[in-house]
Amino acid sequence: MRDPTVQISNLSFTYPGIDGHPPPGSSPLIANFSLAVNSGDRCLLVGSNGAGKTTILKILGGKHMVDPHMVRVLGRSAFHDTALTSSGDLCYLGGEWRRDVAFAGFEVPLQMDVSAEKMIFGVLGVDPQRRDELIKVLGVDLSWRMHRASDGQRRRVQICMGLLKPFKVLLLDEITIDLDVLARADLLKFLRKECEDRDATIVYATHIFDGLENWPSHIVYVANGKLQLAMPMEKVKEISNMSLMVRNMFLIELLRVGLGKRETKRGSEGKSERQMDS
Ligand SMILES: Nc1ncnc2c1ncn2[C@@H]1O[C@H](COP(=O)(O)OP(=O)(O)OP(=O)(O)O)[C@@H](O)[C@H]1O
Repeated sequence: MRDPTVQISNLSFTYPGIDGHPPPGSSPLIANFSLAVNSGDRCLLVGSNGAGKTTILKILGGKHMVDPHMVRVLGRSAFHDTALTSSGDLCYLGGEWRRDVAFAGFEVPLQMDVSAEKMIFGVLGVDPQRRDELIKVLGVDLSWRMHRASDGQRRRVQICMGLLKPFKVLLLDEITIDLDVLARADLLKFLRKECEDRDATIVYATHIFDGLENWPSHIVYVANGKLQLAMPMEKVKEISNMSLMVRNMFLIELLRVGLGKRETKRGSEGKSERQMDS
């Protein structure tokens, strides 16, 4: 049996206060969280606003420091082993969309008049064939001038740049929000193929379930920083073992809970540790 590509073991996390330490007496935002994700998995991370999805993805992406034993990505600690992200093996795509900082990660200032071509071709060590495919999949027009591109056009360029190196683990934090329906569908198709062809792993946090009916291989539901459910889609189908309509209703209900229910701290007594068995 292969080792999981993403292994979270009994993770607890509290955001530090202004002195760099967790505020005294504060209870952890993420608590006793365990999860294993394997290569080839397309994992949909769902939960209501403030549930902890972004925090978890950022921890996985090495943006918050945690005990290296709590979180391993490809057997390594993303925070401590920066080569994991610089090599492109681990890719985090997310972040609030802000015109001025959107490309800060690539160290390309947007104040100047720069073209999509310059942005994309500025990423070095890239397979030209993959680059061409991504430009096509994302419908990027290389002549776009980034300082006057729309939010969706900028997102397309940002995603294109992020995916130029063939990732092994991709963390997507609702990155498709600015994309139109067709661009999103094409991107999801491409990402699915990446998992199937290259055994890559994707963890995708989203509130938009349109077009995702057959996309994920697993569903992970988080509430109040605790893992409530981690289940392969196959199992969801088995459990329902019903007509397609009833199964869809079951899924809708599952997702509705993930989306709409705003749990109180007191009401979040779900299981705290889960393993995604496939
Ligand atoms: N830098 C921070 N410092 C302190 N608390 C934070 C910080 N960032 C987020 N939080 C808190 O952590 C909790 C979880 O936030 P997080 O962004 O992980 O949720 P989420 O599930 O991604 O929500 P959404 O669906 O709204 O994006 C929230 O209560 C939020 O206020």
